[in-house]
Amino acid sequence: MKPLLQHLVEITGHRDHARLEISVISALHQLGGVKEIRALEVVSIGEETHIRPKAWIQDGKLHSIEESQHADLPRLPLAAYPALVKCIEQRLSTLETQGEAGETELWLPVWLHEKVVACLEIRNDKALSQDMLNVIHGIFHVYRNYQSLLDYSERDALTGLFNRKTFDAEFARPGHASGAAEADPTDVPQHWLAVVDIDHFKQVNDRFGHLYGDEVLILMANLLRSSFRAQDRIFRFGGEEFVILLRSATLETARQIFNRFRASVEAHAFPQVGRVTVSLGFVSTQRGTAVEILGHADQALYYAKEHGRNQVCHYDELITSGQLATPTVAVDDVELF
Ligand SMILES: Nc1nc2c(ncn2[C@@H]2O[C@H](COP(=O)(O)OP(=O)(O)OP(=O)(O)O)[C@@H](O)[C@H]2O)c(=O)[nH]1
Repeated sequence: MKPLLQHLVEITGHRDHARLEISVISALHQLGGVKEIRALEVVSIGEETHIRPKAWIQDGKLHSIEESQHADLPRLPLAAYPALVKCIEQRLSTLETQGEAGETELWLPVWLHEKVVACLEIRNDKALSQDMLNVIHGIFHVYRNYQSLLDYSERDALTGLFNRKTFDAEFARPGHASGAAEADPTDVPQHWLAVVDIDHFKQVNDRFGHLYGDEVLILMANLLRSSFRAQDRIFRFGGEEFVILLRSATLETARQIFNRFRASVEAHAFPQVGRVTVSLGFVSTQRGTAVEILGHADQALYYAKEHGRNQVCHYDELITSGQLATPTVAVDDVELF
């Protein structure tokens, strides 16, 4: 059995959440001596909250879900976890309950920015001794503190969206933009990258001041969060530019989703500022390097800007119709990652 310190070194040595959770449940299983343990993710989209398992230990075996598979996993509504509902309603940091078969259940919700973002569920045949509880709570606190540090480094302070550093780490990761063989772009679900830019944002700052400009950015982030699914990823790229990675959609669905977002921004009444619009360029992530994909989405965005703004443009369509010339920018000239 590994000593406690070695477990702590492992837990705090990870830079991604999936491996962090695996280390934590392995440590709890070994040091706490519990029978079964699960790391659950709490996903909120708009008013709905769902629960998805990310990693678990059952019958001594570790199981984990890679992020890519994770999107396709069935998720249960929060109501299927009454103990977790109780934790959220009563703002509890821990709850011990009895399972249907009389086993002890321990629920450890992870609170971040006033919301529960994850939960550890621990089951044991016998009641947990005080020694076991001390070890479990100690490791859980290290996990919670470390997770909030990780979260802080991954997100943009103003909007809470993922930051550009996280985008670079995830999107430039081998296998994400694979340069795979061409797929039929019309009816095969694939992943899409969109770059969104607020139209005439400088005027918002100039007319209403930076504080109102910041509020528009925060409200825009909320509209983005409520317009996309949990498996999609949204980043603030800097200034008034955002990047969306839309997973597994056909061209027509992607276009509809992006247009629905554009329309919801147009329809939103921003306090004091009033009407704000966005332009969006998008492209499949199926072909090309990460730099090329981002460059193509950017070109489509700038086409949208130059041709009236408040619109969604698809890079391949602009190329096929001759509205956009095939890019001549040398990849070496673009410093993106
Ligand atoms: N309030 C606020 N403004 C920001 C922030 N980051 C960048 N900006 C401002 O965003 C504005 C971007 O302006 P431009 O790049 O000229 O573009 P634009 O006015 O949106 O015009 P188009 O993109 O051509 O439609 C600049 O005035 C920046 O100062 C921020 O965090 N908060």
